[in-house]
Amino acid sequence: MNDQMMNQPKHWLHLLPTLQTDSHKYSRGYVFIEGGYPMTGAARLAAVAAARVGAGITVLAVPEIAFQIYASQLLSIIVKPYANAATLAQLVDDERINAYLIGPGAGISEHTRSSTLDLLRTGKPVVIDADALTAFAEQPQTLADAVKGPCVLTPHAGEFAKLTGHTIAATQTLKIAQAQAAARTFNATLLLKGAVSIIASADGRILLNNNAPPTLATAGAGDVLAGLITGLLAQGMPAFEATAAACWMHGSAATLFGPGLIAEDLSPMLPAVLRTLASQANH
Ligand SMILES: NC(=O)C1=CN([C@@H]2O[C@H](COP(=O)(O)OP(=O)(O)OC[C@H]3O[C@@H](n4cnc5c(N)ncnc54)[C@H](OP(=O)(O)O)[C@@H]3O)[C@@H](O)[C@H]2O)[C@@H](O)CC1
Ligand SMILES: Nc1ncnc2c1ncn2[C@@H]1O[C@H](COP(=O)(O)OP(=O)(O)O)[C@@H](O)[C@H]1O
Repeated sequence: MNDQMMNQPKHWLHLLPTLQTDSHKYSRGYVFIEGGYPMTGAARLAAVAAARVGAGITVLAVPEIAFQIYASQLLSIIVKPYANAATLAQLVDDERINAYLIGPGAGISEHTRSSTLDLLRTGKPVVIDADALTAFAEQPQTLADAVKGPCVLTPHAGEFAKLTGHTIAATQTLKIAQAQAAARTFNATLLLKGAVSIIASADGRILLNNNAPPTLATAGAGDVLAGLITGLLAQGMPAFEATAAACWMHGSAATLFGPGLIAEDLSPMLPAVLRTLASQANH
């Protein structure tokens, strides 16, 4: 594979968020994540990752029934319960929010579908992951028609097949073509996750991420990655570069941790990853 296509810091280092001396939490980036029930771990993993990668404020909106579960194990993440679609809409409609994430642990349902469409209607950056992708398996065009602003879709091979109706091809060249076609169809950045992940933009750009160790094949690793992408989007990075940077940080964090990795271990490795990137940026 062409070396130029390999995801490396040179592709996005200059776009990483930088702190200003007068930064405040809202100016650093406000992430809004919809959490589901009963699978509550996934959105929590994503929220912590978004905060660790530098978002100044991360809010998790959760069904009232799940509030105590979420809130009892999160300190810096703000958990907001909602009772119904109207109260959720009020939480979504906060002009200070910079990027949204939906899908981890969301459940495949009409609620997930309509919530995803509501987020896309804002025109702000939206990351659509996991169940929020599968929820559109029977109606991908509805999703494609709804994309207005920057959008990142993050399927693994199974989710990609369900959403597009195409089983993943056997060769890397064909997989790249599939990812490129899907990015165009949905007018979004498409991250096809795997041992080598493919990052495709709607305008045809491609990067391949090959720094991920197989220890990442563990439940929740994708949820962390979705949180990283959202955190970088909230800080103003463009969708393609935010996705590439997040993939690289994710792989790097896993490599740094080494054997025995579970998804919770990734975010605590981020400060070291970010420190290394900051020193590269200063040279
Ligand atoms: N702690 C928590 O709360 C966690 C909650 N989580 C939440 O769980 C929900 C469901 O997530 P999910 O990933 O299990 O997806 P799902 O739609 O059931 O599809 C899986 C099927 O697809 C296929 N498949 C093919 N290729 C594949 C591949 N490369 N990687 C994976 N699968 C591949 C394979 O089928 P097969 O090919 O074997 O027939 C497989 O059976 C979602 O909300 C997520 O956020 C998790 O994140 C974990 C931590
Ligand atoms: N064999 C592997 N080698 C390297 N990275 C992998 C491997 N398997 C999975 N990954 C990475 O781990 C993450 C798994 O995400 P995903 O399948 O969405 O899991 P989950 O839904 O449990 O969070 C992706 O970033 C993927 O690229």
